[in-house]
Amino acid sequence: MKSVDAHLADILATVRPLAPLELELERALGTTLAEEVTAPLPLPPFDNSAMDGYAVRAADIAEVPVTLPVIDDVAAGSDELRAVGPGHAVRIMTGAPVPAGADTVVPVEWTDGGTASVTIERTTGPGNAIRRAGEDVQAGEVVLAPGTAIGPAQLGIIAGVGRRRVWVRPRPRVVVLATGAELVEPGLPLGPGQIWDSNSFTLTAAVRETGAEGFRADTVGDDPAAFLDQLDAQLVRADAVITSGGVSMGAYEPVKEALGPLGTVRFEKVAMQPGMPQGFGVVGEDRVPIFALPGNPVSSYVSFMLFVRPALRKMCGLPAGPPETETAHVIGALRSPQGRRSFLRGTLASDGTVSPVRGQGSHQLAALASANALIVVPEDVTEVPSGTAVEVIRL
Ligand SMILES: Nc1nc2c(c(=O)[nH]1)N[C@H]1C(S)=C(S)[C@@H](COP(=O)(O)OP(=O)(O)OC[C@H]3O[C@@H](n4cnc5c(N)ncnc54)[C@H](O)[C@@H]3O)O[C@H]1N2
Ligand code: MOO
Repeated sequence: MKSVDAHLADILATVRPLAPLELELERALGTTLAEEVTAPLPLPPFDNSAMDGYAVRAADIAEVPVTLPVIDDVAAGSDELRAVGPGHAVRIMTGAPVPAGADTVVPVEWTDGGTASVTIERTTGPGNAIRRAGEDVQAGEVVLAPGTAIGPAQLGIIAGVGRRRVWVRPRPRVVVLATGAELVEPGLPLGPGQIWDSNSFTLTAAVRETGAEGFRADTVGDDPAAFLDQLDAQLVRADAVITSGGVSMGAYEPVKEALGPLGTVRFEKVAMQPGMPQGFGVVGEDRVPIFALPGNPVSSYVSFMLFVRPALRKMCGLPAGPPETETAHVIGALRSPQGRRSFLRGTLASDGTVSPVRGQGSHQLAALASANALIVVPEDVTEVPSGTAVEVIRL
């Protein structure tokens, strides 16, 4: 059987970061920066007040209380500024440019708040409550490097240096296609032998949580031709495709039957539990990566976390590798098949312990929903006594 690490390595060697494109800032959230963003001007662009108060000369307020005439009023955005001469005060608002001559700002709380003249009750030295030009960023300085994930604060600095559009790697568009003749849309009644489709919801949500765009396609039954038709229809909007089901050893395995003969998708057994049957390859003229995940609900989600998530991160232009693990102490004994890496569902507590949930079958959706971590048991370990240090992956 192929190792988990070898399967991930093959996937990461195949998928490529998406080509950059230029987007309006409003559409750039969740993308990855594909250029260096620099500041054309210093930020702040000019010395400005950090508080509502009075701009004065520090020398004039060395002795307090002192009363000074207020010769001007400057709001943020003011451009006609009167210089502050000796013995003068200018009423100033937060963000307003500090007028020439003034070297300090007295907060309004330290004064009587006067408008014609002001009595200052507390003194301060030069430079109080003044935000200096360039103290955030100098002109020409790089504010964001390529490869940065663009969140709200990153959008803020891009806008803050005056940019309206930015070059990014877009969020991959990922189509999720569940297969199985037994599947019924949730909300509709079940007939005999049927179950509600849950995988396409889990996988589409997992795609979105990874930062890609998830599209849930209509499910298809067990007919390989119908599967290929649906795949063909979906490929126009896909940077990647995830299927669930139809990859094991049964008589009706539409995904394997349809994709196997193409020669560009390999179906293999990976030494893991759950998630042993895996298909991966490329389809269509554009060689779109396709992940053919097993149908058991826990298997498909675990496969997503181990293989698809790193691949989507690489397509986003982000660092990609195996899921991060942390160490915890297991409460209760664990068992694992020889030669396969197990990913048991567990609840990780804040005290650094992890307990396996009840119900470790790969069909046990409710048990999965009660877990917040996967407990990793290496291939060569079959029994883990209670109290042992184990690696866990947070879900
Ligand atoms: N003879 C063998 N049988 C099986 C093997 C094997 O090696 N030899 N492998 C088992 C393992 S491990 C897994 S995992 C499954 C994988 O099966 P498929 O990928 O072909 O998936 P299906 O047969 O279509 O479904 C499996 C299971 O999951 C349920 N399912 C499928 N799709 C959904 C969905 N969208 N939402 C909810 N549940 C879904 C389906 O009803 C089945 O119960 O094969 C084992 N068998
Ligand atoms: O390996 Mo299957 O994925 O156990 O359920």
